[in-house]
Amino acid sequence: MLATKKTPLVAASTRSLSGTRPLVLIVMGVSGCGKSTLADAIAQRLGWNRLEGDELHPANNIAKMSKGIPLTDEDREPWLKDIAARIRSWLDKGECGVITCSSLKKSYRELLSHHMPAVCFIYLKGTKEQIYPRLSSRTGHFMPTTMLDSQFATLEEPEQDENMMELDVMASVPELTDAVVKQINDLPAA
Ligand SMILES: Nc1ncnc2c1ncn2[C@@H]1O[C@H](COP(=O)(O)OP(=O)(O)OP(=O)(O)O)[C@@H](O)[C@H]1O
Ligand SMILES: O=C(O)[C@H](O)[C@@H](O)[C@H](O)[C@H](O)CO
Repeated sequence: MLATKKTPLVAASTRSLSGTRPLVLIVMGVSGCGKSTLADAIAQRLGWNRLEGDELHPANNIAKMSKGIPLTDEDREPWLKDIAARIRSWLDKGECGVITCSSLKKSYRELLSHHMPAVCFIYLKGTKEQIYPRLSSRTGHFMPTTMLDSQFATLEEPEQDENMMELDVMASVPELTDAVVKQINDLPAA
């Protein structure tokens, strides 16, 4: 019997997108879930702008995380506001883009998107057991593996009332990219 290919798309609430352009995708999830890898692939496939959220952290945040100290809401606030400003700047110019940002809490996602249908979260969903090996085998990154527990403790998974696509972290990068691009291309014209 032929094996059926399992779609990595677990859930989607794209109704509110209704083909809107410009569109900004925020690839979210805990450290090491594969945000940067997937965001690169989507941006390359669609020819969209690409922004790496980690590059916008204030130096203090990087120093804290490097020492294994989880960020607080206060630490994340200026960082999220900076990302939100960049999203608005793209949208104001009519440009589409892909951003990586852990976006762990619902309040963070509200700060980033202001409930705008033009901002959609791509959530890479996986368990600690699935993600830990990726973090431990990665080299040259500031984030220690000991931070994974606090990342999961902080995570509030996106819900159906949010503008989001939920993907299985265990799928391959091409499968994940295909799933996102298909969802976007299938949207009815604005
Ligand atoms: N779909 C995938 N399948 C297998 N390995 C993957 C997949 N996506 C990413 N990886 C690997 O997992 C590791 C973590 O990926 P990546 O750096 O993209 O995660 P991240 O969520 O951006 O991490 P951080 O938030 O800490 O920067 C990398 O070594 C990457 O090559
Ligand atoms: O909200 C947070 O705690 C941080 O954003 C982290 O998630 C890191 O930026 C990132 O994932 C680097 O590993």
